[in-house]
Amino acid sequence: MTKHGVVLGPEDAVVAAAAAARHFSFPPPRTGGDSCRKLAAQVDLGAAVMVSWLDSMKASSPRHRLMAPLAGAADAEHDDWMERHPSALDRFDALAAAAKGKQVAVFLDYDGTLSPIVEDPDRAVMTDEMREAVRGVAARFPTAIVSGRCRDKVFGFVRLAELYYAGSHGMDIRGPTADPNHHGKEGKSVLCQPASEFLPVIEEAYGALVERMEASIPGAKVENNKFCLSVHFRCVEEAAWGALFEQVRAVLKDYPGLRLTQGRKVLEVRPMIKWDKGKALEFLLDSLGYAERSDVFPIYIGDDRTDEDAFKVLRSRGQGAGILVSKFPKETSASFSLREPAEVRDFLRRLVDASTT
Ligand SMILES: O=P(O)(O)OC[C@H]1O[C@H](O[C@H]2O[C@H](CO)[C@@H](O)[C@H](O)[C@H]2O)[C@H](O)[C@@H](O)[C@@H]1O
Repeated sequence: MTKHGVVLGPEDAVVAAAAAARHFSFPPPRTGGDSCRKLAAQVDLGAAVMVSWLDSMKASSPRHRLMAPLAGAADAEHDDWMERHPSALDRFDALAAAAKGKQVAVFLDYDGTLSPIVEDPDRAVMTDEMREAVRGVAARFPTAIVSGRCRDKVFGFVRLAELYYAGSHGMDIRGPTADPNHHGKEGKSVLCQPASEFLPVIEEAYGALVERMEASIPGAKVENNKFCLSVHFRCVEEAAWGALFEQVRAVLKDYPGLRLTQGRKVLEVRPMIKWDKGKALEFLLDSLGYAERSDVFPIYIGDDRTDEDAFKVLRSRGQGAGILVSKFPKETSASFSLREPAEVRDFLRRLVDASTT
């Protein structure tokens, strides 16, 4: 490898991996027309959309373990999945061999990857040991945090100025503000904000969501991530998830430029633009001057559906390694897996060791 020159809980077990793989988008396509038949069809479509979303909200974060008679089948499913997505720690030597002589670049999701999943999003801190591991990696390879969070907030958790940060699901990218290797990157400003025209609309929708939801849905929390919003339902009774979805849907009717996607016990409100973590990864590779190079080995580690866009980019480039953080089988485009943030930390440490030996 070359030097660079420049709590997941059992409720998250993917009992219904197929359902979790579905990707919904709201609002649904307009069907139009004014006849009773068409109207009825629209009502049915609305109900179907609601049921699909609720299924998806439950499937992506099931609270119940498999019943005993199904446990054997679950083991077999897990073994089969691990064969297709082996542990990046177990296969570390093979990975290092594939990266040898290539320019490594490291891309890290934050929640569920560098920090364990916790109930309160404001308390999702990372350990000092993890910070040291990331610091070590960043001293050797270009390293970026790619998060759904607001860039400033995720920087507040990570606190390493030598990294690239892509906040708001990659819609807010900034280069390092300090470089311990003194490679002249100091003071780099914002590199890319493809959704800046949506800022006023996002602000307005944030106000509307806070007003409608936090007043009527106990436990709901709306987080302003600058270019996108998160509506958390981790602390909402499951019986109220339908009402929560309806409230979000009612607000979004007034904002046709916004769409809805889903993460881990969270509904994500985002601008309707073709930009995601995959595009952010491509943008960063381009900014680093690696876009056309075949001797580049990008490593992307993430735990969420939104990270799948980045895994797909690596697959289509036929480069590097996508690593999914999950204890349970999930439909994924990643090639490897790690079980939890502690294993991510160990993997990062091994990357550092391999680059110094
Ligand atoms: O792309 P990421 O860095 O993984 O950010 C995705 C969302 O992560 C956060 O929510 C998730 O983690 C919380 C803290 O552990 C947890 O309470 C929540 O249920 C999870 O969905 C963050 O709060 C969101 O804004 C991010 O979009």
